Amino acid sequence: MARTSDPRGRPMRSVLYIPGSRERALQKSRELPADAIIFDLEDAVAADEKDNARDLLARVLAEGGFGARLRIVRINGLDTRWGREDAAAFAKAAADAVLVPKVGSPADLDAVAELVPNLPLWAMMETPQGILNAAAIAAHPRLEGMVMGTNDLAKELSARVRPGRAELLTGLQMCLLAARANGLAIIDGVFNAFKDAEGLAAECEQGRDMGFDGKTLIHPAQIDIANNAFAPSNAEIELARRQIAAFQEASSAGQGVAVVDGRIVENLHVASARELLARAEAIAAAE
Ligand SMILES: CC(C)(COP(=O)(O)OP(=O)(O)OC[C@H]1O[C@@H](n2cnc3c(N)ncnc32)[C@H](O)[C@@H]1OP(=O)(O)O)[C@@H](O)C(=O)NCCC(=O)NCCSC(=O)C[C@H](O)C(=O)O
Ligand SMILES: [Mg+2]
Repeated sequence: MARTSDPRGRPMRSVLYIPGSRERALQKSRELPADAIIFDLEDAVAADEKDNARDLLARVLAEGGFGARLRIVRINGLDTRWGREDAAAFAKAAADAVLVPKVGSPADLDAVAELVPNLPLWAMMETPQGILNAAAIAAHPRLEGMVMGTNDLAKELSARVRPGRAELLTGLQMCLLAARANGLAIIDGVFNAFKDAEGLAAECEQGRDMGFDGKTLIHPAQIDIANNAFAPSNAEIELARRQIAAFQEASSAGQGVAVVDGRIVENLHVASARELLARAEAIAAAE
């Protein structure tokens, strides 16, 4: 059963990238039903637009109006000519977190943490070195979340990604283990074919089964699909309620195990059931 909230209890089913250079998309994003937005200054912005995008994004964030959506700014790497200026510009911005691209080791986070002293950091997990160092990166004291960069990872691996993503599963699992061991949120990578609703739904289902909190998205048409896939279904909610009731009844009778639909229900299943109901409530409250 996947968690669908960040460590602060907010749903994180749908996390939409918006290029920081696209003013109309930025302005309209206040009305989109995404749980979180990644305002991108990195790969979605062309080199000659970087400075304008930084100014535009700072203005849009200052205007506010994003409600409960988590506002995450993806800066350029500090090894580029824009990274330091990005970090300085958003260190005190009306944002909830700064997302650091291509994190290879905790030292990459230390460098940004120094420039951005007051905001939580998130890490893009998208290089072989980063994946191999996932446990150390996840333990960084300023880190609150990880985002899988499956496009860059596939590129770095020289992988040909096919439905089912067998080529990427080891990397995805290593980051999931690292994030869960450290209580971080973790969001799955993007699905590039933004007009293929069926393909996206299948990949969301896979990510949810694996344990991701949600999916990063590149187009508004993908939001409802991710919101639906990463929310507990009515059947799951109903089962969770029956499990809790059955276990309470068994406990009152002095038994440590109940049986629901032919399956055992123990303390740990009740804990999962309670967590699922809490997530469903958090989603209902956010909507
Ligand atoms: C993919 C796109 C280039 C498609 O854009 P477009 O052709 O404009 O699409 P539509 O005409 O269908 O758009 C319809 C309306 O929706 C708005 N729109 C489009 N995309 C977004 C968006 N991402 N956020 C908000 N709003 C959006 C359009 O403005 C239209 O509105 P209107 O004008 O009122 O009709 C485009 O979707 C796009 O640029 N997507 C984001 C691409 C991106 O961010 N890429 C970088 C992140 S992926 C990545 O790098 C992950 C990681 O690092 C890795 O390595 O894997
Ligand atoms: Mg990338």
